[in-house]
Amino acid sequence: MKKVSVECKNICLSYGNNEVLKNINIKIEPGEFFALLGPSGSGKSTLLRLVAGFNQHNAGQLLLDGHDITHTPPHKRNIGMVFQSYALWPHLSVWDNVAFGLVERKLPSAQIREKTATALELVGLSQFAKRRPNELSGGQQQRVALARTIVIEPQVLLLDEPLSNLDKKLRIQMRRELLSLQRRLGITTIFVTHDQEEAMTTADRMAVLDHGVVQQIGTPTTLFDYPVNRFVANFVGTMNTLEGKVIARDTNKVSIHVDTIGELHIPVNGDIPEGEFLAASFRPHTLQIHPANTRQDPNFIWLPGVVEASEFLGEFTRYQITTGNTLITADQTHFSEQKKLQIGQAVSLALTPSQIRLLPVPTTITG
Ligand SMILES: Nc1ncnc2c1ncn2[C@@H]1O[C@H](COP(=O)(O)OP(=O)(O)OP(=O)(O)O)[C@@H](O)[C@H]1O
Repeated sequence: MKKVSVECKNICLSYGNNEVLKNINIKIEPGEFFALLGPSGSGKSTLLRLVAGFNQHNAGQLLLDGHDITHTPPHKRNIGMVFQSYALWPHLSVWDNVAFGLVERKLPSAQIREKTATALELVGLSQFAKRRPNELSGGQQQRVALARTIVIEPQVLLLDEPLSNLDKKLRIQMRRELLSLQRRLGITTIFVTHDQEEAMTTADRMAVLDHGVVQQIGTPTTLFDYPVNRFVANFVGTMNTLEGKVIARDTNKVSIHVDTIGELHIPVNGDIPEGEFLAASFRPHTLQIHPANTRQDPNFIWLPGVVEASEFLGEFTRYQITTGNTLITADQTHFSEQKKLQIGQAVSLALTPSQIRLLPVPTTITG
């Protein structure tokens, strides 16, 4: 099976006055596992359904393998979609559910038998062929839905929150199975989810959407380590921010004045004008928490803090710490009981300058 690309070029879609997709530009490479990530209502499902042909865009082009399929009806697109609800036929056996698409396409019965058996084997359900969907667990039903889609050998697989009906443990198991199946088939896959962990653990690359606008496209590590704005930063994890004004800059560093804290000197590559307001941003795991009287290593940026709250999360403890007039989050692993920080305790926070990102301070949009 030839691996194909899927490309959205300047795609816009509105429902009445509601602009749901705004100038979407995404190129999904052949064989890629691509996630569309975003909060509820951001337009993920609308975009997926548009690729399937169930929604029509008002402007732009949709290309499959370089060919414009904007006007190709869904059944001629050779694209398979797995829905959140699975949409299995309750009165048909697992075998008949999976064979359904092949029967509809009037394939010779020997081929139907062979392809159905192969698809069931791929998802590990051969021994359940005679059962009805209501005699299966949620995870097994999900596998039937997958088998039913891949049996028709689509060039593109679309998955709309396929794991959201499963409990957490099963969801983790199923996402591993899904990824391994996708790798074996090498099929270009677009996966919609609002769960950042699901997207980060499965996707080769992903796009983060907000209000119908693509905020950033990249690998999970790029989005985590180099988010372009606070929305992306907070959607793929937790980000601390200290807002300040650029008061000086030289070739490879800027000085930012943060109210109630003072000056921070941060390494940068790009061009940042003096006078600009920026948010010095850093992830909770990049901070080190030390006793208040620690000798300060000049390779770090030091901030004084007071512990406000702590949460024990098993693998680490998450502290809320006030520095200046800002509450920040710091994670500490492997803390023994004696070393556990007390509420109200004064601490020194060590920040690694290279792990600080400078992000735009959002402007208030009116009207
Ligand atoms: N058929 C429709 N008619 C009118 N508005 C619609 C229709 N379908 C979706 N919308 C609107 O389009 C926007 C995007 O919806 P969409 O279902 O694509 O979001 P989503 O990111 O998939 O959200 P969720 O995670 O909740 O499924 C929402 O504001 C929704 O109300």
